[in-house]
Amino acid sequence: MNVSRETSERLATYLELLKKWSKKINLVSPASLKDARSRHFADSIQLARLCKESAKTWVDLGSGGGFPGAVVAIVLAEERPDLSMTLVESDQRKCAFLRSVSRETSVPFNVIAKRIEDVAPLKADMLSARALAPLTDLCTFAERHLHKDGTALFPKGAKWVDEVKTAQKKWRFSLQTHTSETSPEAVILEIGELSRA
Ligand SMILES: C[S@@+](CC[C@H](N)C(=O)[O-])C[C@H]1O[C@@H](n2cnc3c(N)ncnc32)[C@H](O)[C@@H]1O
Repeated sequence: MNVSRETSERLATYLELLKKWSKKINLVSPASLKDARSRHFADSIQLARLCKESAKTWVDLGSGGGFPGAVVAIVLAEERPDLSMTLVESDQRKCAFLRSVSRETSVPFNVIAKRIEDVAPLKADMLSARALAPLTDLCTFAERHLHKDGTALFPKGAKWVDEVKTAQKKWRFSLQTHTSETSPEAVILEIGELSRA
């Protein structure tokens, strides 16, 4: 995705903060920190492209070091100033980091420092979660926080077909798959019309 100079500078600020805070808290696996640009940032930017034009709210669950939610907020800040981003993360120190990213990049997003299950339903138009839980459990979270007409985006690895089959025993949903640009075996699952089977 081509990004403006301002967005590129904001992402660079984010990367510097990620490296600095990673000396004290575990935001991404230490091995992946040196490839953060090509892995965590690139992975997250792909999701920004899938944002629906009509969406006004996006909720990212289990954001950790901000992937994908904080990156999506930064990448869409200029072209989608109407989009409100909320990150839900139970680890207080990670939330302090996420708030510092928002402050230092001047990109507003909400950070809710609670467990997903304890947050009142957010009725999100877009919902995302990366490396958080199996698809069946993500559907439970989406049932709580996704608007009935909303769209969920879940990046998944090579075993995504098995995860979908397992989830379909309990859930009904529309499904579109997008091949990941960062790994040929990985996909982004685009899920809508979620209900219990
Ligand atoms: C493996 S990390 C993934 C972080 C990030 N999404 C990424 O892709 O790098 C999972 C994160 O979800 C958070 N988490 C796990 N269960 C949670 C829950 N029930 N409510 C809120 N956050 C949760 C953890 O604290 C952790 O930061």
